[in-house]
Amino acid sequence: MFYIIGLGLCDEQDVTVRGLNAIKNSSRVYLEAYTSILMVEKGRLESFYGREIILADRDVVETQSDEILHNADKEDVCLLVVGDPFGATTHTDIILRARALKIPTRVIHNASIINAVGASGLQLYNFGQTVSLVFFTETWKPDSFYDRVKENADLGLHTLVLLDIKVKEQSEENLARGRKIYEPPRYMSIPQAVSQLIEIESIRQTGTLAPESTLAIALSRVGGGDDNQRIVAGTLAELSQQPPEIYGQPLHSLVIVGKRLHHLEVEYAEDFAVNKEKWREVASKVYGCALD
Ligand SMILES: C[S@@+](CC[C@H](N)C(=O)[O-])C[C@H]1O[C@@H](n2cnc3c(N)ncnc32)[C@H](O)[C@@H]1O
Repeated sequence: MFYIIGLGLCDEQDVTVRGLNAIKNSSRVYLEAYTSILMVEKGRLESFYGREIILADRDVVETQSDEILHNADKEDVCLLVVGDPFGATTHTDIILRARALKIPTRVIHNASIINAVGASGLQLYNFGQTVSLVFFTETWKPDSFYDRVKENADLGLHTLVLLDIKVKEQSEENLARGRKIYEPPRYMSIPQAVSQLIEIESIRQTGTLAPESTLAIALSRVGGGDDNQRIVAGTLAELSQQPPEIYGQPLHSLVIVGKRLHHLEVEYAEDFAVNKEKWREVASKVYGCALD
């Protein structure tokens, strides 16, 4: 059997009982290590799961899946995915390849950033399309995602913005020379994400986002518990002005708040606001939310 198992969002203890049993019974355990990360080292997972873990980068999962699927029709093999296997990034390709090889498959689900974003107080029903924001370079600023931000905003819906992660990157020189030397991992920060969004708005001039009057919520290490998880709410301008330590270590996500905002959402998230008065003022005057 080929298992694909969601690990949840925080550390080794977030695995489900069903997932843990499948891991313990597997002869090989791969960890997909490029679309998301857990907040703990691989060694901690290995001692908790009682299995050696093989790190599987994008190349292995996407182009060399034969190695992962080898013998999976005769023994149990599993691929671990941080969050849920179908959360944001879908791992349907490898399942389709397993099916084509007549290997039985099973998915074991877990929490995903896609639903844990409810920790902000914003209601999942009021979210539109999720978008991913990639690091801009001097010459490459892909902005097609912004159409979806605008579509959501036009419908009054919130947008979950997932921030770029770069792991196992090679410099152009090392790539050209075929040297397997990798750059340190990079994780997009909240101020960087806000600045890229504002940059696109200033180029496109759609009126979708305004630094002083668009509300947003930054979420850091969701699922990490009270001492680790961090949620910060404010206008885009306020979020971009916070010092980096406010957000702390990765992973980070950002929600752009839509205009169809319920007063309970405002009241719940007020607790996370950089400036509570300003939060309520913008929610009431700009978003038209009826507050007490
Ligand atoms: C491509 S998604 C992978 C989603 C994963 N499979 C899941 O179901 O959660 C990775 C992005 O989700 C966001 N993310 C994932 N876990 C997070 C967490 N615990 N707290 C905040 N953001 C998170 C970050 O923006 C990160 O770059």
